[in-house]
Amino acid sequence: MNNLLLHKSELISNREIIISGSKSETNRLFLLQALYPNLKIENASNSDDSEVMKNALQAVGTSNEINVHHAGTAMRFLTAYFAIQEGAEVVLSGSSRMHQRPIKILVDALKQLGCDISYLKEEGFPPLQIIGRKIPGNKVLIDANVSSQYITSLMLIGASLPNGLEIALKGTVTSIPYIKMTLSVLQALGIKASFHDNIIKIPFTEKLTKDTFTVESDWSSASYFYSFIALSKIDTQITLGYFKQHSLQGDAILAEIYQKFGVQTICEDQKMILTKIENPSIKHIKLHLNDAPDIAQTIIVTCLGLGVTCDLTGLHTLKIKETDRLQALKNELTKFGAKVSISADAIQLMNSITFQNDRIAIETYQDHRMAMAFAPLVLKQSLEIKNADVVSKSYVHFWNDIQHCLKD
Ligand SMILES: O=C(O)C1=C[C@@H](OP(=O)(O)O)[C@@H](O)[C@H](O)C1
Ligand SMILES: C=C(OP(=O)(O)O)C(=O)O
Repeated sequence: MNNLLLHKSELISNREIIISGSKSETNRLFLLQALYPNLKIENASNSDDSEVMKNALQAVGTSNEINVHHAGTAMRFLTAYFAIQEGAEVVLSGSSRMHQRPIKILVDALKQLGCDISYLKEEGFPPLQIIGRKIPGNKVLIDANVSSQYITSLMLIGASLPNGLEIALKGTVTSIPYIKMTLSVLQALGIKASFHDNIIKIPFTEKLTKDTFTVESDWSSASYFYSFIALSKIDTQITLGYFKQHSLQGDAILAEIYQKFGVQTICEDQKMILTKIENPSIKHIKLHLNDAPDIAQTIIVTCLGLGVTCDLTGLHTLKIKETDRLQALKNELTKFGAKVSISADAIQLMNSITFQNDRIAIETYQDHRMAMAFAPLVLKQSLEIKNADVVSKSYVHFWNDIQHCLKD
């Protein structure tokens, strides 16, 4: 993997970037397409995680060893998918980090429904041995406070089960917008799914009534451009495509959050024009990000760049993502002289710093978002991004797009 040297630079105003489709929407749709082959998907994500998902679904019947590498959505969504494929015998594995990311809650839920899944190494973690079968159950109770991906996984198979599926959520529900995204995708295709009072109901659906879905571009990827604009001079502008008026992605909350950092968002013809209109008047910001965990890294780095202290809460899921993101953030922010405190579910940036002339090396911990979140600091200081091609997990052309926007 390459290390990338980035010299301190400035953003060129008025560039346009087309961001690839949302990986979250795409991976839901790939699975639904395997269950309903008439479904056509437009603007699918070209991310590694989506490629992994597509290849795994195409491998059915030809290979019974499937490795999803770092893709959490693929690991979780495919577990339910293979469990209901009669005759399938699959070993589902991933990277060494994937084998540390818990999956017991989903496996237990699928077992309640009658699925045959066993652990090949440590109990509660991948790799899994899955023997697909027809499942009799249609009601399941699941803990909802660890990962919404377990719930989405069940929702995605629900409509193809002979008696549909009723999912009761227990505990505080985490990452809710991702559950709502799944619900909206199902509904948009004509599946009459509902979600009220922590009960999700998905009726058996033989045929989709709508068979084309256009994926919106990825809002989590857009977050890095919000950060670049926030750290730029007044009047700097960038245009991002293709975005919808009513997004299914919870990370669309970025437009509101970055207004506080002086970034204006204007939507025109499926494009968003981001403009730095003022320097933020706030000196401190407190945000509860349980609904948008993937943008926490972007936001705290923006805060460091702007000299705004922050208190970000609702982040207990960050410890079980591509890396322990709270610890990784603390390690890297500290290199700039930041004082950072972390707890089980929160991170605090307690001081503002002065950027220096030397170059700082950023470790990325096999986490695409560590690499991308720190990139905007190149407007303040030269950086070396370690293992920079880690970004392809969600954003294959990230560095090309960034070079296109930076002065030489
Ligand atoms: O369903 C999805 O597409 C996702 C759900 C979230 O995970 P958790 O529910 O585990 O927080 C998010 O962090 C991840 O990047 C994508
Ligand atoms: C957490 C993420 O992905 P996943 O859980 O699907 O690996 C992410 O993309 O930030």
